[in-house]
Amino acid sequence: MIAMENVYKTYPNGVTAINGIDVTIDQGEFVYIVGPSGAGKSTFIKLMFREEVPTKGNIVINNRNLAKMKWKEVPLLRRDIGVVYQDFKLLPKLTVYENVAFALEVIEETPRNIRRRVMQVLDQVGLKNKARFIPDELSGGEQQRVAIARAIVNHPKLLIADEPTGNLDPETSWEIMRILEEINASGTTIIMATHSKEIVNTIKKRVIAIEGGLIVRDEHRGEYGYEI
Ligand SMILES: Nc1ncnc2c1ncn2[C@@H]1O[C@H](COP(=O)(O)OP(=O)(O)OP(=O)(O)O)[C@@H](O)[C@H]1O
Repeated sequence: MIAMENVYKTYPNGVTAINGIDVTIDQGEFVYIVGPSGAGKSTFIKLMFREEVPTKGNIVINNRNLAKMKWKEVPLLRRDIGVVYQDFKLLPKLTVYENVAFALEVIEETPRNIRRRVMQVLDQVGLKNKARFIPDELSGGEQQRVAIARAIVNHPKLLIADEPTGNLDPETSWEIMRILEEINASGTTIIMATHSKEIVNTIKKRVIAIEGGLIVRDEHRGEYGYEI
């Protein structure tokens, strides 16, 4: 469960990106975060994996209060959270296999378990036959599938996606959505910031709209609600 209570975020330059947010998200939900450019969506998302620290308020994720967390506790929090970005952020010199295995190597899994689990997630995203490729040899959609495999390899309870289809063509975007829906069906909470009206209005989920750092709409099976 995720609970935000009276959360504010003001950046060092004085810009207040989050302006008093209260929200709860239950385990297993699929939530779209929508809103105009500069509304605070990325900041909202970054607060959830302690990429940013709130200026005020509490953020409790799986019984840990992120507002009070020490820096040395952050790696443990992040083991439970997978993150996927618009620009994939794969390590360019490592193979697909190595990019995904990396997350398990840092938590000192046995080589046998690493191999089994990496091949399992690559199979899940349909890329078992490209394990030895490097990111440059893959299409955008394939790179995003590697990034998703990397994000879920640790069995996180929460998967955060910041515009995961932003760099992809429509057909590839639907493929990515099918994979995210499958991951959600196995119990993982998904929080996805998006500018895709098509996706939000077709694959109906909870929609939280943010404007000016505030939640202005929160609907189950909601609509995108903006023209672009
Ligand atoms: N690191 C930062 N330092 C200072 N200001 C920032 C920083 N990151 C974001 N902002 C500002 O905070 C506000 C919210 O930005 P944010 O990136 O959260 O919006 P967004 O809704 O994700 O926008 P977009 O849809 O364009 O990605 C904007 O005014 C932005 O300029």
